[in-house]
Amino acid sequence: MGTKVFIDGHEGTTGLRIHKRLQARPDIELIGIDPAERKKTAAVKRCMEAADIVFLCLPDAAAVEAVALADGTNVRIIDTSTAHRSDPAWTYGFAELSGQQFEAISKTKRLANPGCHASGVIAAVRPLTEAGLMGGDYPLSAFSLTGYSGGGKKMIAKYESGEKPAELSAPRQYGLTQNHKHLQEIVTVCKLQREPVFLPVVDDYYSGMEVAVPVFTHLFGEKVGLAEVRDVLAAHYDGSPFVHVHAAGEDKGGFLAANSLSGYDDMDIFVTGNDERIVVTVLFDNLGKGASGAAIEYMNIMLGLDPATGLVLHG
Ligand SMILES: NC(=O)C1=CN([C@@H]2O[C@H](COP(=O)(O)OP(=O)(O)OC[C@H]3O[C@@H](n4cnc5c(N)ncnc54)[C@H](OP(=O)(O)O)[C@@H]3O)[C@@H](O)[C@H]2O)C=CC1
Ligand SMILES: CC(=O)N[C@@H](CCC(=O)OP(=O)(O)O)C(=O)O
Repeated sequence: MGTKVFIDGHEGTTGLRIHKRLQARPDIELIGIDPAERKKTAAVKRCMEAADIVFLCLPDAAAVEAVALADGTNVRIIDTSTAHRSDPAWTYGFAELSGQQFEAISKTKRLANPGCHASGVIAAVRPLTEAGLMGGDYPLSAFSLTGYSGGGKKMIAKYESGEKPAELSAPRQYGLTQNHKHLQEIVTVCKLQREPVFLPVVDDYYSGMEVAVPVFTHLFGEKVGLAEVRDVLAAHYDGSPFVHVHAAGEDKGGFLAANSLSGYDDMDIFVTGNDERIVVTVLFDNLGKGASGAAIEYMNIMLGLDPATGLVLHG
């Protein structure tokens, strides 16, 4: 008998990708819900009670309500929303942080999946703070490009409508008040003393992210250059099936494209620049390692399986 999985919000962008990846797996039994009942408390509760694992692919408020329905059950919840990422009662995803994090994910019943932009910043920064190169007081900034599927069904509909206004054909900066919802998890997980300056940009392509973190090496605690920074990142992710740190010159003829991992569940890191000024660039899919792919990776870890089971990796 397979693991019983219920995807609450399976008709949304994140839920659909999880469904697509899981429906092909003989070890997983997907619990269906009548489309007319999918927002009805009693029906959702019944599905949760029948499940071993529940993915929440809902807006924040709906995710909080859904968690309350699981009270008194033994179900394990993976929440893709922002609602529980800073809740100490929940385990934060991103298994690649450390062996300890992997272990915590394997045991938890309440897992908060990382935010898509946050996944890129954390992948670039956390190994540098952990190695003592970047102090907690480092004046961090990050630039993050995302495809429009990052905004869910409503944003997809706007970008794909025949009457698209002209500005949707250009990159659009947002988060203009410096209050983006991913800042808190970035500060906590990267062990920073203050929030970074964060520049998210949504552009006219379906999916894929390019998170670029500028680094001044003269602000580091010790004298290091480009090669050492790359070595720290490469050592941190050594052996990971999901995070690949590229060697010098492995970019595409001097370009890095934000949609290059669209459709894949893993992540590429490039370290470019010179010994004084470096950019750590992280490429992945907002629906892959930024959401649905990561959520399935953590389910696999919970089930004691190879973390890459059923996922699509390019590297
Ligand atoms: N898109 C992305 O790249 C990423 C998304 N996320 C997170 O994933 C979650 C889902 O986002 P996304 O898939 O993009 O959003 P979508 O808007 O595409 O999908 C959300 C789905 O939830 C459904 N829904 C809303 N309220 C309820 C409810 N009370 N009960 C049951 N279903 C409900 C919606 O129904 P209806 O179809 O009727 O609108 C919709 O199908 C969000 O919390 C988001 O922050 C995280 C990382 C990346
Ligand atoms: C283009 C766009 O709007 N993207 C969303 C990020 C996707 C998302 O819903 O964020 P979580 O990863 O926190 O769930 C945003 O920046 O708010």
